[in-house]
Amino acid sequence: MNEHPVLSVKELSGGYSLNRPVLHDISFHVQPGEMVGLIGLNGAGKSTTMKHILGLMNPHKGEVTVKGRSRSDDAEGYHGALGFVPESPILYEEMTVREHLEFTARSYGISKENYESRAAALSGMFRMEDKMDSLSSHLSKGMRQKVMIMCAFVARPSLYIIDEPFLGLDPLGIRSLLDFMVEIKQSGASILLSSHILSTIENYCDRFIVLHQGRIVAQGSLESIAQEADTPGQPLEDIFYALTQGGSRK
Ligand SMILES: Nc1ncnc2c1ncn2[C@@H]1O[C@H](COP(=O)(O)OP(=O)(O)OP(=O)(O)O)[C@@H](O)[C@H]1O
Repeated sequence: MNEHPVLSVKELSGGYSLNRPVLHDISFHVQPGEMVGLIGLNGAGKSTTMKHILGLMNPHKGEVTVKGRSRSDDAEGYHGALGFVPESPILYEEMTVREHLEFTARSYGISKENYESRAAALSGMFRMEDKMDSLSSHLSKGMRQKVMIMCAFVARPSLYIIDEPFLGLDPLGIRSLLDFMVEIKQSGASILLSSHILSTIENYCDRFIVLHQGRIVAQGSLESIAQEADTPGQPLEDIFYALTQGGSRK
C-alpha cells in the first residue's frame, strides 16, 4: 500500500513491568479510512496495546507513530490526532453531558459552529437530547457510555481508538454507533476497535488483528485470516476459535 498509515505500531514490546512483558514484538498499521478490529481473549493484551498507543504506557521496545510522528517528535500533534473511547466510562460526576462535550471540543480546538452542529447531530443520533443538561452522575450506565462516544466523535480526530464500546448500549445505540463509524470511515478517518462481539464487527471491519497471549497470531481481511486459519468461508467466530484454540471446530 502506498498511502501513509495513520497508525503504525512497529515491533512493540511492552507491559506493566520490565521483567514481565505483556506484548511481544507486535507490528501493525491502520490506513486512512480503515476500520480495523483488534480481537483476542480476555487478557490477550488489547487494552495494553491501546494504552501504549495513547501514550499512557512507555514501550519496552519498538515504536508507535500517528501520522508519521512519534510522541517524542510532537506530543501535541500526536495526541490531537487521537480520540479514545475507553471500555468503562470515565466522566466528571459534577459536569453535565453538554459540559463534557464543550470541554472536549475546546481541548481539541473545535470552532463554536462545528461544535454546535456536531453536538446537535450526536445528541439526536444517540437519543440524548433530553439528557444534555443532566449531570453525568444522574445517567444510566448505557447513557454514560454514550457520553464517552459522543465526546470522541465531537472532536473528529484522524484516528479513533475504541475499546469494547458496545457493552451497556441498547440495540438502537449499537446501530447508531455502527452507522456513525461507517460515516467516519467514509470521511477518511480511521478506527481501531476492540470487541468480543465478533458477529457484530465481522461485517464492519476492513481488517482484523488477532492477538493471543500478547502476540499477533494473524492479521488481514476476513478472507485472508480465514485462509491462515484453514477455515475458508467460515464466520469470524470460527476463524477466531481456530486461531486461538489451535484448530477448526469442524
Ligand atoms: N494494571 C495492570 N497491572 C499489571 N498487569 C496488568 C494490568 N492491566 C492488565 N494487566 C495484565 O496484562 C495482560 C493483558 O491485559 P489487557 O487488559 O491488555 O487484556 P485485554 O485483551 O484487554 O483483555 P479483556 O478482553 O479482558 O479486556 C493480562 O495478563 C493482565 O492481567
